[in-house]
Amino acid sequence: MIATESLSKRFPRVTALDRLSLDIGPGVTGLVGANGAGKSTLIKILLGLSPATEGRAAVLGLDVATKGAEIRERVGYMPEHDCLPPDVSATEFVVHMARMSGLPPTAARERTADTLRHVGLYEERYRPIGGYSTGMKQRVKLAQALVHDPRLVLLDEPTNGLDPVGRDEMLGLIRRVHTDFGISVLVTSHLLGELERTCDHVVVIDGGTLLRSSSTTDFTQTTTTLAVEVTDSDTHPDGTAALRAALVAAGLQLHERTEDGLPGAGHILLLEATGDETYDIVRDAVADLGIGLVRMEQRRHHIAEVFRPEAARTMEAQAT
Ligand SMILES: Nc1ncnc2c1ncn2[C@@H]1O[C@H](COP(=O)(O)OP(=O)(O)OP(=O)(O)O)[C@@H](O)[C@H]1O
Repeated sequence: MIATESLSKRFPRVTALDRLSLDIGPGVTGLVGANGAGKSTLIKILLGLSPATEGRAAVLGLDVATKGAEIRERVGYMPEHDCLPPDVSATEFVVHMARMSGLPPTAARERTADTLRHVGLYEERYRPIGGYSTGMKQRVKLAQALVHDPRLVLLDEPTNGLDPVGRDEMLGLIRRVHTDFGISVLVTSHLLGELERTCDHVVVIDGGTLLRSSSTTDFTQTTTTLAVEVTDSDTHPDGTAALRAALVAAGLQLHERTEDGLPGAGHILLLEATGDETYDIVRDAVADLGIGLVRMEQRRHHIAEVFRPEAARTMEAQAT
């Protein structure tokens, strides 16, 4: 779908992309990086809207340097920033965008109705966009990217400005763009967790260079670390401490560090599983203490681990 070869973009004071080579296939691909990592710059080059300083890129086999118009006919684009006209309705705007993409008037109206329904805009689609919530505006931006039935959509930070529920809804919609219509998706975000849940493949960039590109399952393979959370009881007012002592006595290797459990609950113990018997030891220890087992799960790697520690910290800070 997308291939870049040693792609660079240098501005007078900053190198936004630095010899980036990528090969992105069909499906839902996440492009993740902190603010300023070069995500929007890459998208603009892929659409043929901004020339690269060096290197090459092709989208759907079309060279971005010479075939920008053909690429934009076949690719939908959802820009990051608010760019919607406030005085027209979603229907008027999306019909206009469909006409600009070359659809005849009747087809443009039909596709607009279908697409707005798909993104979850119903009666409100006849009201001026100026009165919409951020979530509704994001849906209009997504609809205009889909209305001409592209083969690929490039979505720049589609969950920006949304609350957690709005984010989940938008991520669900993005997943369905692929499952329901077979349209491939490149979606950018600075929130790692979002892409872990939504994408088949994740590309991580930092300072305009590629840190890693692999399938989400490769990123999030299970580890040998077990996370165990228990309740307290009258006999054991600190259930976590009691379990730690029991597991150490049973010869298990526990991490010094604990994690916070559910609000109001205790901490989560982390320990190294050496085999299936580790699970039995934990189960028996919990039963002997007479406390409740809230969870026992194998930990997975997180995409954040591929970042340098300081980059990961910046991203975590941006995420909160
Ligand atoms: N037109 C421009 N002129 C000069 N510098 C630019 C220009 N556009 C982007 N940059 C710089 O290039 C770098 C990459 O910017 P880019 O917008 O691609 O990052 P991003 O990963 O999309 O982050 P964000 O989510 O904040 O937009 C940044 O340092 C930015 O300041």
